[in-house]
Amino acid sequence: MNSSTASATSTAAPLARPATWQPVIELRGIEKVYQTKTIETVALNHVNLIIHKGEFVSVMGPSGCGKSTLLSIMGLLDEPTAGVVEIEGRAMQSYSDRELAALRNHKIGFVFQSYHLINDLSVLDNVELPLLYRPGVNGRQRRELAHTALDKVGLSSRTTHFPSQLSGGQRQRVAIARALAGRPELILADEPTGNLDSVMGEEIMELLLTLNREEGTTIVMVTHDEHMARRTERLIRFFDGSQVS
Ligand SMILES: Nc1ncnc2c1ncn2[C@@H]1O[C@H](COP(=O)(O)OP(=O)(O)OP(=O)(O)O)[C@@H](O)[C@H]1O
Repeated sequence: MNSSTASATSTAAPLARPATWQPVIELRGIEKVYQTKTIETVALNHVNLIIHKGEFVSVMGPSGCGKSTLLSIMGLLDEPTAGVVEIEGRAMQSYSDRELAALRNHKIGFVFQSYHLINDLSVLDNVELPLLYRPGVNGRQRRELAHTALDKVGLSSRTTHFPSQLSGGQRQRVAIARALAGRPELILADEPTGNLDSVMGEEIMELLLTLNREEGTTIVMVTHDEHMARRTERLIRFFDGSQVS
């Protein structure tokens, strides 16, 4: 399926969707305007988008078209200037800051182009880190979840290594394990292969495709790589803050 459920309308009404598809996150009429002293930038312009459970969606578009802004809003890291972000059937604006932090920690895993690993921590400790903020998860459970995630990305033999002792592709695998460890509903990946050569990039893409197909992980991936984007279930293109296809 290469079509998109998003439309370019500015209404904030719920979008039509197949009854069997469960939305993980829904954006309606999203606008994001950045205001500095001298300039106002419309980063997102009336974006309507539903991500369904189990989808693998890629987002493409030229530099500055709003892709990272879109991921920040989907990741509940930033608020839109206008429009509704709905998660678990409730508008983001109706959650308290504490509830939003809990949602981010439980429901969403982030993967970044530059890995964002902590160099002084071992691979295992890096993967465990987000679980430290999970109430009700004890040390033994943390370790188990981290080992399971590292197993999924094929890095069980590297638990005591430090990031500096790994290749770029292995570092990105650790970052993916860290995103997976808390069993999130949604993985948001911002150019996950952007710092890797084509062979390692291909390995990471294969891993993401496997996680999506075999584990049912829902993934939204920003990429500049047309070849990678075409391998995902749905490809969304942005231009100047609007979805164009
Ligand atoms: N904090 C900010 N303050 C002001 N303007 C911003 C801010 N963040 C982003 N912008 C502007 O919003 C627009 C969209 O930026 P964004 O980073 O979302 O684009 P992008 O598509 O991810 O770009 P790239 O592919 O280069 O990473 C750009 O014009 C950018 O300059």
